[in-house]
Amino acid sequence: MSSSPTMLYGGKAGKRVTVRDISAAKERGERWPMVTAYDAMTARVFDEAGIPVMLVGDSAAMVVYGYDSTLPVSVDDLIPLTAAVVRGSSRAMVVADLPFGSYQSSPQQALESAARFMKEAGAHAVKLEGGRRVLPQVEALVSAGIPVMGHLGLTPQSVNVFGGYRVQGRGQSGDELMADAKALEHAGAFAVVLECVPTELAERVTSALSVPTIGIGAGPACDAQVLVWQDLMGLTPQPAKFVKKYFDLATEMDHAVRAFADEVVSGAFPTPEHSYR
Ligand SMILES: Nc1nc(=O)c2c([nH]1)NC[C@@H]1CN(c3ccc(C(=O)N[C@@H](CCC(=O)O)C(=O)O)cc3)CN21
Ligand SMILES: CC(C)C(=O)C(=O)O
Ligand SMILES: [Mg+2]
Repeated sequence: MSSSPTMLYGGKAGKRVTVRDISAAKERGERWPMVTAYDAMTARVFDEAGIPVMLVGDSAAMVVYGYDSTLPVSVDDLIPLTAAVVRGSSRAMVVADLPFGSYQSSPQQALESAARFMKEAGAHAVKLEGGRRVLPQVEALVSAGIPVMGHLGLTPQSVNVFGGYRVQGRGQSGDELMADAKALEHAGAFAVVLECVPTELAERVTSALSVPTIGIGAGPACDAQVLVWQDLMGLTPQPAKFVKKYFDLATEMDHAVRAFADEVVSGAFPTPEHSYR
């Protein structure tokens, strides 16, 4: 289906998407896309394409900073990226991912970190990982007027507990995930990311919640889908099974930079067309 001005995806420009627009989309049964963004120029492209929500993910640790997990990045690392995404967009809601160690110790710590993303970067909402174990944090943020996105299933900040990036919520643990999802909704979360969970569980959670589920490796029943932009564009060398590659950016960039390099070496670039007199 193509977008229309009433839809969350592709809706009217100039005015930022709000949490009310997102809950209205769930009531209409409308699916919508979310992508990550980490800089102003990519944010502008996605904003102009009508992407309603952009996530400045702590996946920046891996795709921007080159670490092999999300654990090393700090609030100080992510604030400049978040500010750039806000400056590069005019319609999308910009969600800041709270990094490992910036919210776990107390509701006070969560509020201090979230407030920095709102005040210093202009973020419109924050995301944090976990269910019942972070409920006091979710409640403190919601009480302070900060929209909170939850994240359940494969929560990458717990990779060392999981022993790798593995599907979560199979068998008995599916009931635990359902309880976490309901607890997040009850605490006031406006949406919940479900990462790497079985299709059937995501379907049950999506039906049980009145706030949208955002799937990544969680099957087709979710209200929304999110991908890391470098994954969907084909820049990531070994993407997960849940990634669909919509472009081959690595190959296209390889060809372009080799063409530039060859023309520099041969003297074919620059010509008078790209020179001054
Ligand atoms: N570029 C990128 N994309 C992501 O989606 C992403 C990040 N980075 N960094 C943070 C986390 C890590 N993520 C990952 C990373 C690997 C798998 C993965 O390889 N999963 C296995 C599933 C194994 C199983 O069956 O349990 C796979 O083969 O897809 C999943 C999620 C998702 N997030
Ligand atoms: C993949 C999404 C959900 C995320 O948390 C991130 O990019 O950090
Ligand atoms: Mg994340």
